[in-house]
Amino acid sequence: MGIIMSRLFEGLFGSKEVRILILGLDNAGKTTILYRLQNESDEAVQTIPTIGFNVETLQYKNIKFQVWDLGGQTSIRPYWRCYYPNTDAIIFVVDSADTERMSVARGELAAMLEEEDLKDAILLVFANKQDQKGAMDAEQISDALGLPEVRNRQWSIQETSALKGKGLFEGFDWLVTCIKGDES
Ligand SMILES: Nc1nc2c(ncn2[C@@H]2O[C@H](COP(=O)(O)OP(=O)(O)OP(=O)(O)O)[C@@H](O)[C@H]2O)c(=O)[nH]1
Ligand SMILES: [Mg+2]
Repeated sequence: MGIIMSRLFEGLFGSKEVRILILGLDNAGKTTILYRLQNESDEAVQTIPTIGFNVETLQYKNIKFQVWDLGGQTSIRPYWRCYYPNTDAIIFVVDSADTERMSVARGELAAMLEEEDLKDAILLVFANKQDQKGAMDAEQISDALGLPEVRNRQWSIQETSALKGKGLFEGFDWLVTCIKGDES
């Protein structure tokens, strides 16, 4: 295809790849979410704790997303920052039933939001594992993480169950709205 035609196609269908990082404590459900997004069938997703990262490209509503899922164990969290440059959006995943570690999650999120490389990144929180007994709802998690105090950044929170495939695309709809809004 000639360069003019390919530019035209890019203009019509969008060529920009949106870089997304999925972060959060270990066992929050990040890898399950990544593979649920990629494969919409009801097939169960089997995961093992991530050491390092998984990366996949997804196409949703004419936008190409490059989605990075990083391991969340304490010892590997210091490596998250290596992935921060050029990130458009962070999806911060919490296990909504892991009430004991909500303050740890809050600390990690706060540290991340201080990072210069992430100052323009939008923030989507997935309140995951809503299917579990005792799960906190979006409002409780929002307060526990201190989201109302987040300044100078677009953010949203979405209740999800990666196990049941619930809420994930609703979250992506919000991302798409923000990204399209930023372009115009
Ligand atoms: N009940 C329930 N379990 C879930 C849900 N999402 C993930 N899980 C389970 O939680 C466990 C951890 O999921 P992972 O996706 O591996 O977690 P992770 O955040 O990638 O963990 P690390 O790679 O160690 O950072 C697995 O047993 C998943 O099946 C959910 O929405 N509900
Ligand atoms: Mg993982």
